[in-house]
Amino acid sequence: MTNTKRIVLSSDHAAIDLRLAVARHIEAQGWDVVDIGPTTPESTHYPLHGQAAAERVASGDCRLGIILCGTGQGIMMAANKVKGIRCGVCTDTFSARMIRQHNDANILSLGARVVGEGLALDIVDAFLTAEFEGGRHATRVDMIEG
Ligand SMILES: O=C(CO)[C@H](O)[C@H](O)COP(=O)(O)O
Repeated sequence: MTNTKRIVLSSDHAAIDLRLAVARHIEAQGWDVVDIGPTTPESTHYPLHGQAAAERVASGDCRLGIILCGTGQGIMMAANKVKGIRCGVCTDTFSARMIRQHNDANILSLGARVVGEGLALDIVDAFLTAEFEGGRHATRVDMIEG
């Protein structure tokens, strides 16, 4: 069974500092963080990192994920190509809560060139404390999965 507090983090070069800040923030809350990098600031390719994180979630190794790039958009697109992944980019806390409650999102994507650290950590908290509501929303999520 997946450790319910095990979460994967990844980013491209544009979001390393914010990824490390997210890791510190959620480790302090007791999350078991699997940070798959990268660790050096050289330019890299966000699809590789989005896919790698998505596979950790899809396989059941991690229950949730947080991925980051400059806008959060490209790495989100890559993650959503992996079967079973529902990933949304959030720039506000309402959306972060709703993608858990209504969409059962299993990965949150953040844009380090879009949101500052304070807002990003609030978005992370909203995502991690919300629960999927099921019911009519489960019917719709099933339709996404096909
Ligand atoms: O946001 C991103 C993808 O959606 C990337 O972080 C961004 O495209 C990287 O740009 P650059 O190579 O100019 O640092």
